[in-house]
Amino acid sequence: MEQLAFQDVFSGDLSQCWGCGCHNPHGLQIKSYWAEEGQETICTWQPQDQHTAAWLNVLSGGIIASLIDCHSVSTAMMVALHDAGYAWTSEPPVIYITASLQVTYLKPTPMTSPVTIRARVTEKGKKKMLVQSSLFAQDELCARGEVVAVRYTPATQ
Ligand SMILES: CCCCCCCC/C=C\CCCCCCCC(=O)SCCNC(=O)CCNC(=O)[C@H](O)C(C)(C)COP(=O)(O)OP(=O)(O)OC[C@H]1O[C@@H](n2cnc3c(N)ncnc32)[C@H](O)[C@@H]1OP(=O)(O)O
Repeated sequence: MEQLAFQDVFSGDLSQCWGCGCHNPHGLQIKSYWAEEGQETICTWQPQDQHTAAWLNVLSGGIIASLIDCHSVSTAMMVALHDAGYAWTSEPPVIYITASLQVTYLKPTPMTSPVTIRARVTEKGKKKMLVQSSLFAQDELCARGEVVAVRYTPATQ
């Protein structure tokens, strides 16, 4: 049986996110999984021609930022759910959003093979988490990310 990705269970608004919503047909539809339960996550994603940064075999920096953003915030949410002992459900009781996103582009990222992002939460506060990530292509480290994800309470709640 195929493994379920974090994003596969989100429904409603969460499933419409441009970077990771499984029901947004125009989006990147990334898929994140545990590499090590509760600790490290992994996302593998194949660029398409339209994601180019002008040079045909160089991935757009904006797309790289979106991949890191969505994989990192999904990681923060899943770590928070894991730590609190919540079941993994379609309407998670804990939502995190991006407060800040920093990307360091180390080398051009080729598009001919999948990119892989590994992330882990390196600092946990009451309302925020720091998520650090590394993006690899063809086994080379091409970018690093740092995301501050903050627990979000919709005004309607
Ligand atoms: C309204 C948006 C709704 C979107 C819902 C999306 C849900 C998706 C969820 C799941 C799907 C999977 C994943 C998706 C991935 C994609 C996610 C995105 O692209 S989200 C869109 C882009 N981000 C925004 O539009 C945020 C706009 N900013 C805000 O709403 C606020 O500024 C917010 C919530 C980030 C913080 O405001 P406060 O009032 O709730 O929080 P305070 O109490 O001020 O801070 C809490 C802690 O966070 C730190 N903090 C806040 N902002 C920080 C920053 N920029 N850098 C560092 N720390 C920050 C503070 O210092 C504080 O830390 P101390 O607890 O005291 O240690």
